[in-house]
Amino acid sequence: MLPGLNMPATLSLRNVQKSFGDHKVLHIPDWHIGDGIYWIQGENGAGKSTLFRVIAGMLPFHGEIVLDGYSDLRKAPVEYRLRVCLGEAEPLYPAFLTPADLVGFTASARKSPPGQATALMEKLGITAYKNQPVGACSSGMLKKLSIALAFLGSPRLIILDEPLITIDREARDNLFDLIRDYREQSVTFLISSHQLFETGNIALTERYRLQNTNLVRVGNEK
Ligand SMILES: Nc1ncnc2c1ncn2[C@@H]1O[C@H](COP(=O)(O)OP(=O)(O)OP(=O)(O)O)[C@@H](O)[C@H]1O
Repeated sequence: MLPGLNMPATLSLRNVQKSFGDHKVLHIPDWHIGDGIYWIQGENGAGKSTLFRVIAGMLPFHGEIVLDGYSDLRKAPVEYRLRVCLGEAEPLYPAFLTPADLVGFTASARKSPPGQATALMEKLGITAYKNQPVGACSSGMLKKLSIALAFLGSPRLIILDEPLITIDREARDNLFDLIRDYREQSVTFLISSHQLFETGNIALTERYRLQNTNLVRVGNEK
């Protein structure tokens, strides 16, 4: 339960630890958030991408991660992953596939509602190059594709790792529209950005800083 609230946390991390060899990147004893938009800050190498990949179920870790008080990443990984989507900071896809291939595959795996994939490609300006192999796409084109993939299905939590890097102003405005639309359906967002995004008229719930392997609420730093 979230302190003071009679409902389970949207996301709970208990004693989450992640190391690469001897290098401990994460040690988060207890972190619980309700639904909202959370900005995760931290200097280069602090561990933001590692944290996001761990929460998205893409990296092995020690500890417990639970969504909505019942969906446990370790105990029911497939069910959990249907609800948690990650848009990677530097997406890499097989060069011979097209955006249409990747969107189609992901939409099917995530049981997307009819029309959602087409609408997302249109909204983010992907339709014009949807049949071009990703090996021939620019970094901004790939970034928009990774964002579209993160919004497919019926996620409860969308994690966007540096979503503003390389995308143009129109795509940025459309991304902010999408975030606002999904927030109306109580989707929670974890977003990292080295740039300010208050300009996008996004109502942030809280900011956290990843420092010394743990998450600290901004304003509470030691
Ligand atoms: N696959 C890996 N193998 C070994 N070390 C790794 C691996 N991935 C990340 N690291 C290390 O973990 C630490 C955290 O990296 P991470 O990419 O999570 O940081 P970040 O906060 O996202 O950084 P940035 O703001 O520069 O993107 C770094 O010291 C990095 O070198």
